Amino acid sequence: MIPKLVIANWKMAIDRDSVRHFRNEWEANQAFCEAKILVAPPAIFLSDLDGMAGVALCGQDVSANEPGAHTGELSAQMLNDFGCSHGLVGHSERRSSWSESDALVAKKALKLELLQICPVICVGESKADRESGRAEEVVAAQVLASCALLKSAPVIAYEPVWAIGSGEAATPEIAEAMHAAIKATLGERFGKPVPVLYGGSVNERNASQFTSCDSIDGLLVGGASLNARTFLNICQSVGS
Ligand SMILES: O=C(CO)COP(=O)(O)O
Repeated sequence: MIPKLVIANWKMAIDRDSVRHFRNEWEANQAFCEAKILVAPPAIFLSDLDGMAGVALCGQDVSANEPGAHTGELSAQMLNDFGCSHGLVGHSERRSSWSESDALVAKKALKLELLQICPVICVGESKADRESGRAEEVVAAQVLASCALLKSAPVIAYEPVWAIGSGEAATPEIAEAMHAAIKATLGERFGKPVPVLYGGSVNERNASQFTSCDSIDGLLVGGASLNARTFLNICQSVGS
């Protein structure tokens, strides 16, 4: 059985002292857990977590450009240099703040794939989509367009936009239905099932409700991952 995957997305919500505190707390309390664990720090702190016990590194975004004169961008080669095994692309905060199209997300995912970094493609519907009954249609279109250039299976992270940072997580029933729809949309395109994570107001109280569902292959955690003990509790609830 493939271990469930749990990713900590620290966004731009942490400073160097907090990274060091997290690392000390994590390594002092890290106990066995069944999940595969990734941490996605702001790029500037990737080196602070190099070799941290029990976790692998994940990028938060990547440039669709080749290395060169692109000020402020982060190339797939740089993530590779830091040993990132995965990279987030298409997070809703980037789709909205930077008007990232599915076509741009697809190009970013390909940049990662070409360096054997597994793309974690973020998709999710707005409150308006959900209330108008279009959630599955909107997310299916995002999935197909964002995966259009890939030859190998990515990871998909289903994060309903209305659940991110709101404290209002989707119900496990909604998450299961969307995960099943995403897997049906991709079918046998990559020759094997694509892991689908849930994200959106995950915390140590609700985590196991999601990971106990067969169609939910792990979690993408924002705010609750900034504290080492909370995040460790979430990781240890997986598979239980
Ligand atoms: O955006 C998210 C993870 O990528 C979810 O954030 P929260 O867990 O803070 O809702």
